[in-house]
Amino acid sequence: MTNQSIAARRSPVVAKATSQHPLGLLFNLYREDWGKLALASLIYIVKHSPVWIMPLITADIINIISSQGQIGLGRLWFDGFLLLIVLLQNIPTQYMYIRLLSLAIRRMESKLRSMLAQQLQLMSIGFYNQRSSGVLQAKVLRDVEIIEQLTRNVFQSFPAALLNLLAAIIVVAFRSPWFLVFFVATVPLAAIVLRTTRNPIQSSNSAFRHQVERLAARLSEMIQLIPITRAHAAEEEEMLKLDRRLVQFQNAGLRLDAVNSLFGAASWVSFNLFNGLCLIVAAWACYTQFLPLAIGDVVLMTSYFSILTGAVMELANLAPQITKGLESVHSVGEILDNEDIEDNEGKQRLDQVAGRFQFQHVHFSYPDTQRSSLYDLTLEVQPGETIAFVGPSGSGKSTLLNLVIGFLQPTAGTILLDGHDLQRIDLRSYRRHISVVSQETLLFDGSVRDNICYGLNNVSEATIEQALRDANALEFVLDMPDGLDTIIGERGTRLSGGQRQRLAIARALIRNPRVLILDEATSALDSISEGLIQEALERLMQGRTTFVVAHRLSTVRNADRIVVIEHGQIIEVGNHQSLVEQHGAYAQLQALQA
Ligand SMILES: Nc1ncnc2c1ncn2[C@@H]1O[C@H](COP(=O)(O)OP(=O)(O)OP(=O)(O)O)[C@@H](O)[C@H]1O
Repeated sequence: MTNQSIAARRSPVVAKATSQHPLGLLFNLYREDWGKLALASLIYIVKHSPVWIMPLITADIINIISSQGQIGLGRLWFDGFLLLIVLLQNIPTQYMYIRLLSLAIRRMESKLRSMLAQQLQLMSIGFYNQRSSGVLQAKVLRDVEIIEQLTRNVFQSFPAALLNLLAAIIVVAFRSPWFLVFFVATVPLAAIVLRTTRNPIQSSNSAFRHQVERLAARLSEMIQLIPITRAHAAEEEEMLKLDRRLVQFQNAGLRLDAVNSLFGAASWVSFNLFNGLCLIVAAWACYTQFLPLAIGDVVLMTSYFSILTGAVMELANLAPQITKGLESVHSVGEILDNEDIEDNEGKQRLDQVAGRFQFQHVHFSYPDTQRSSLYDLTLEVQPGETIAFVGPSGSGKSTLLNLVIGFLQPTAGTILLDGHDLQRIDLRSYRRHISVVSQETLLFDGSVRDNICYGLNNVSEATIEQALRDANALEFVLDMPDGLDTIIGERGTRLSGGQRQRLAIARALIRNPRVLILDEATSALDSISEGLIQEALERLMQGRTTFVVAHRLSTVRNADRIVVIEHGQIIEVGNHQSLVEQHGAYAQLQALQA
């Protein structure tokens, strides 16, 4: 797939912002705010003027003192007044400068995070299977923050350094052009320092960023595993794993700090040696009158030379920060430029779904695996039919459900929905007609009402209550302190497993789906809870095409057809009675559970 076609499918913001080069992405991010940034730079020139005007005033005052009365005191009062104006203007200009810069930078920050979130919504489910949420969070939070810092540093240091450089060169060119030789010689020196340190700085930044992501992944896994860790008293092992990761993180940080400090020291010593040399030469030239220099001019020359070397050093010091910032731009580019997105744009939208499925010689293999997880699967499912998939662990049942939802695409063969190839339709329009009730019910930190009406607008009170009633959930919801408005805590932690599943059933019911996916919906519950859920599910399944995966055969007994899968292939199809009479694989599974 070409980059162009992917960019075309993305939203205009993402499509315009992504670029092959990180600088292109940065440029696009500030597209709307270049005016603010330019104005901020102009204001900066005024704000920063004391730095290069003060040496002029100081030199003038020294020359007034050493002129032995030739220059009148009026000039001293004038210098004092100038100093006052030059310093006071810094208060309003500093405020305006920071305000303009902040407006542009904060807007870029929000825009970039929103673009990343938008792109994450488009990524395929396969993308998420390969990445930890911790890594993605690190990109959206840490990397965007580093890009923000990069801009701040560049816009604070760059105009200052450039301005100082120009002011120093112009003043020295007028006062004592000979000294320009010194000034020009600092450029190759800066180039040598930058060149020798560029590669180590780049590679240690990249290594450090990868360590940050790996640490974020480890931390998010550790936090998710805490209930299991505690139940198995495995805290020590978990801490050992984290400590190992922390040692790697620390080593990468130490390497980065070492490279940065070597670079800083090398540039500081080189430029200060140059400063000293300039002072000695200026003093010698004045002492011997080799050049017509007054004492004030020696002070001026050396002040300007240190301003100049300071500016060159500032520019050189920006290099590691730019490298770090560009590494983060590259990191977010890994999401923005990722081609593994779900491809819906321009495809046929479905307004109605009857729920007829035809699996035609469907094969599926996961990326980077040799073995097929599903092999030459052919099956026809009628609207309203309930199909149960049973089979040993790893036989391919969940893979099949993921193909039905459109999370995965067959590697060969076709799945037709009401005669349309699933690969050619806009999956978002199809999924409006699906509900999924899975073993792990996903609830979020909000009210019961918010969780049930997720993705729907303007649902009436009566509809919500009916859905809860049909899901056998109304009674316990009304018993909660705020009824439908009770906040159920992150991931529904304040509810029992059975209650969570009944809310998930209510959520499915309210959507009135044509296609229902039930994945192990009744496992791990006591018999009363299971009975309530089974009853709710039967109501839910009525008149809808339903795909059920369950290890407990009791829950699939009532299915219209049971499909037995082994090693990714269909080996038996029939209803419960006929399969038991066949004395095949299903009958054996049945006997094992009896
Ligand atoms: N993300 C993945 N990457 C590679 N292989 C996978 C992936 N997910 C599943 N598999 C493999 O595909 C095969 C089918 O897995 P699947 O999860 O569909 O089985 P299942 O019948 O649902 O198993 P269970 O009943 O244990 O949930 C297995 O061999 C499994 O190892």
